[in-house]
Amino acid sequence: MRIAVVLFNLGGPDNLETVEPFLFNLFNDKAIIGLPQPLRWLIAKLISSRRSEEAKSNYAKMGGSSPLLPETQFQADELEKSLKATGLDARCFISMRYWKPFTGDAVKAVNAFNPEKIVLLPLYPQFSTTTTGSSIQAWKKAGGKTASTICCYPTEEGLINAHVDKLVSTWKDNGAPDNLRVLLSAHGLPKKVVDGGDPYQWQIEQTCAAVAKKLPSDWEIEICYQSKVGPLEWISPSTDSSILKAAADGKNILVSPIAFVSEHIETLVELDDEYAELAREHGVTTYLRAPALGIANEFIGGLTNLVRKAILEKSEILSSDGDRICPKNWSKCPHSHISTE
Ligand SMILES: C=CC1=C(C)c2cc3[nH]c(cc4nc(cc5[nH]c(cc1n2)c(C)c5CCC(=O)O)C(CCC(=O)O)=C4C)c(C)c3C=C
Ligand SMILES: [Fe+2]
Ligand SMILES: [Fe+2]
Repeated sequence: MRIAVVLFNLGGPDNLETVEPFLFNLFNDKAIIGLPQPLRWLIAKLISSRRSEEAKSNYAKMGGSSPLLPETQFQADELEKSLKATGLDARCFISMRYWKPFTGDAVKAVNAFNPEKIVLLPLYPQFSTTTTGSSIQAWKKAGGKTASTICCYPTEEGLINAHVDKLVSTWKDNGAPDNLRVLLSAHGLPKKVVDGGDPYQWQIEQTCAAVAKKLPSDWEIEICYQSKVGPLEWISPSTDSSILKAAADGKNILVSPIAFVSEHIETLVELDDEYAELAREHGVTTYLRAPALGIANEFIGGLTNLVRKAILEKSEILSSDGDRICPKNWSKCPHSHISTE
């Protein structure tokens, strides 16, 4: 059976000229800014133009482009190899939400491959309407064929083990400092998105609890949220406030990206430059950062198991733990409300 696995990710600009149109696509998404058109278009034009200079200088620090596509391509290649090793005739495709290759490009490439089964696999372990939900909608809108959709895998064993491995090896490789506080840092969300039934924060907490259970018991562990944009209230605590608190408490810091599975602007610039400097300025002796999962064996193994499960399952939308993993009150779960519109 020919299988197409479509990896969903956010996408990022491929040169400095494409920073502004990339930002425009992001802010013109109804899942990000819920205003009707043409108001959303106007606001997106305004914010992308206002934000582009600062964003450009951050992308310039990474050599002028986002590493998200090459990083995602490595993951696609490894996953394809791993699926083939289990005897599956599988091909991996990349579908980016806000830059190339766009969802429409992925739909065309998948149609040309003419698979008997399609699996949609978000490279976001925790479901949010702003990320996976938006990508699923874009797939449908671009005419993508019916598929088995993996909504989320916040406690998938390979994912958790890969995080634990990255954290422990980063700590050991840097002299195993004591008096440690681990900051598990996730991308934030406006509070009103979570209050509206988005299960993202609940699932982040599930991931962090599963990781924490496998870490040395004397490590202090805290969840925090980074990358706030705009004037709305976002979920808290913010990563910068957690760094300041750790500094005031005289702690060494080990920070780990917990919602991103590859390196990009928010790990390489925000965690490695901005927050490292903040920690230094406030007297933190040791500030360490665990790498994103990338092509870690355990992680790719976890994705392989998820795809295999999705091929066997009959239900359209599934998570790593069956067809319902969130408490009922998370009304925006895709597996309880298949249409997230
Ligand atoms: C878990 C993943 C992500 C969530 C949830 C998410 C929500 C979200 N993001 C913005 C605004 C921006 N995000 C930007 C970059 C960006 N975001 C994610 C992931 C999530 N976003 C990734 C992987 C990236 C990196 C892309 C790259 O090129 O490396 C940006 C652009 C960068 C910047 O200007 O700071 C913006 C803007 C909102 C508003 C939001 C929820 C409502
Ligand atoms: Fe984002
Ligand atoms: Fe759910």
